[in-house]
Amino acid sequence: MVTKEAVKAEKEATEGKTPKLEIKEVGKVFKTKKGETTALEKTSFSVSEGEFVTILGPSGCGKSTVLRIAAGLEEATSGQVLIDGKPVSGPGPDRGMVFQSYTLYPWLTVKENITFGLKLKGVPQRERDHVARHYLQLIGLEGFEKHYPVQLSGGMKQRVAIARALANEPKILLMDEPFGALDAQTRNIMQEVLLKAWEESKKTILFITHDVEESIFLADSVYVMTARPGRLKKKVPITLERPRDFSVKGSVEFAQFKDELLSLIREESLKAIH
Ligand SMILES: Nc1ncnc2c1ncn2[C@@H]1O[C@H](COP(=O)(O)OP(=O)(O)OP(=O)(O)O)[C@@H](O)[C@H]1O
Repeated sequence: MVTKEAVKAEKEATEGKTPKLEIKEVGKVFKTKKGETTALEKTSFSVSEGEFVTILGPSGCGKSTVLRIAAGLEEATSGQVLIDGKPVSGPGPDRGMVFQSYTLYPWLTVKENITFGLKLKGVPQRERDHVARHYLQLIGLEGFEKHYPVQLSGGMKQRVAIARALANEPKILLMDEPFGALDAQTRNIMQEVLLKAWEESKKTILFITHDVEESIFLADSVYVMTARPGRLKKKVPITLERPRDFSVKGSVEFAQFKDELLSLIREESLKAIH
């Protein structure tokens, strides 16, 4: 059932000037041997240029599906994905993805992984070296350029994956639980690394997470999705000052956002179980 609350949240998240990314009335029905699953139904929201939006929602509500559709890796059954107001279909260099599982090429070094897309585009070696140096410094991996992925920790691999996505200069970065496989300590460090990279690059980011604290720490707005079929239940603007560092997690304001989001998620998760 589509609630009034969901319709209001979607309206709020699609208002204003032309968004960088718009998900417009997107539906997705998966057909399997066992029948059909409606993952998304008329799901709408948008992300403004340079905005960092995180998506939270109960398990199975369609978060990965909507992100994959935005990336062009999955085809929507209905509706549209618009970038700068223009409909797009299929993947494109305007969108970069970072997944939970490490997707580096094991046979390439760190530097070659970061500049792989640039090499495909025919960017000359000298320029590629320059770009690699810049991103290696940004992600704090100077000195590791000749290492192979197998020689890196999980956190280091994800830093390289982020650097590779940014080096291709996408307009939009789509991130699906990129820190989900990392231990809590590394995850905290990665959140700060990502914020630093975002503050420098000012990319538009759509980031899925299950972690409420992570969603608050990173975002300009947290979009909470309903139980499947996932729609936008509420847009929660995060008014914490930027730049942010870890001390903000101990603040009263942070705790208030956490309480609000936990109760929204709980409400939807209970619906998903019943
Ligand atoms: N390829 C597929 N074939 C069939 N059903 C699918 C497929 N991909 C996703 N689904 C179904 O669509 C629904 C939404 O899945 P999706 O992975 O997008 O949810 P999610 O919110 O990302 O879940 P989680 O939080 O558990 O990662 C689920 O019911 C899932 O089982």
